[in-house]
Amino acid sequence: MRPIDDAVCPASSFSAAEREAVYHAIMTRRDVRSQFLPDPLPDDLVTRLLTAAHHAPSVGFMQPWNFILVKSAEVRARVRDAFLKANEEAARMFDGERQEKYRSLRLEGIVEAPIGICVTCDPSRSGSVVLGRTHNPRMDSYSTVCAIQNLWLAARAEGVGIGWVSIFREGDLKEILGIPDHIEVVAWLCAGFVDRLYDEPELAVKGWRQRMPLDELVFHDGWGQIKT
Ligand SMILES: Cc1cc2c(cc1C)N(C[C@H](O)[C@H](O)[C@H](O)COP(=O)(O)O)c1[nH]c(=O)[nH]c(=O)c1N2
Repeated sequence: MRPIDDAVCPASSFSAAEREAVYHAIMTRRDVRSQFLPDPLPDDLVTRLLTAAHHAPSVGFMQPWNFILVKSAEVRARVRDAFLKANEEAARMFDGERQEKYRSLRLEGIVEAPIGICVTCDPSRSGSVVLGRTHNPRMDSYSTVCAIQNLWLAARAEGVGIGWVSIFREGDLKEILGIPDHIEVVAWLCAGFVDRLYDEPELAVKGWRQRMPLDELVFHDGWGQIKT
């Protein structure tokens, strides 16, 4: 192990342009369903995205993630079929006009995107007692989501769109991809180059739901206490 004092270095500051770039990626990141270009993603680019994901924080530094890269059109078609089945079940959970609206939405680009990335979480990655997970077993899934967000933002900076698809029966994805029982499926990400993006969430543009005002979500010194 390195001497601990050697490992602490100055916190490098960001230039104004670097700071702006970080916020630019955050503010213009989109969930992409229909804008994927068919061009394959170069392997070195995919490695950069996965490296960004792999530098995410994780509870107890357990790094519970795996990434299954799916280029096979045949496998993606099976995943799409699993989506279609679940999506029909999902549609029936909404009533009346809301169901009609739901059915009009595009909620995946599994076959159109040139690569799918299935992100999983292995709760057994660093034994059964994990620093930081001792009192909340969901912390490993949360860590995996941090990795996905890193990948999503890096992708935005690389001109790559990402679409998170979660409308599946987990067992279907496990069967298609041969994922063991004890592994949790966290996300199916559609990934591909994009040259056009919505300038606000597609669900907002299509009238499903709007962004909430931030000040309604911030409390002070206790639940429900808004600043006067
Ligand atoms: C955990 C999780 C799961 C899903 C999503 C996101 C997240 C975080 N989103 C994308 C979601 O609809 C989108 O993020 C919001 O509508 C906001 O839009 P932007 O991401 O800002 O473009 C998503 N979108 C979709 O079309 N099908 C889906 O199954 C899902 N599932």
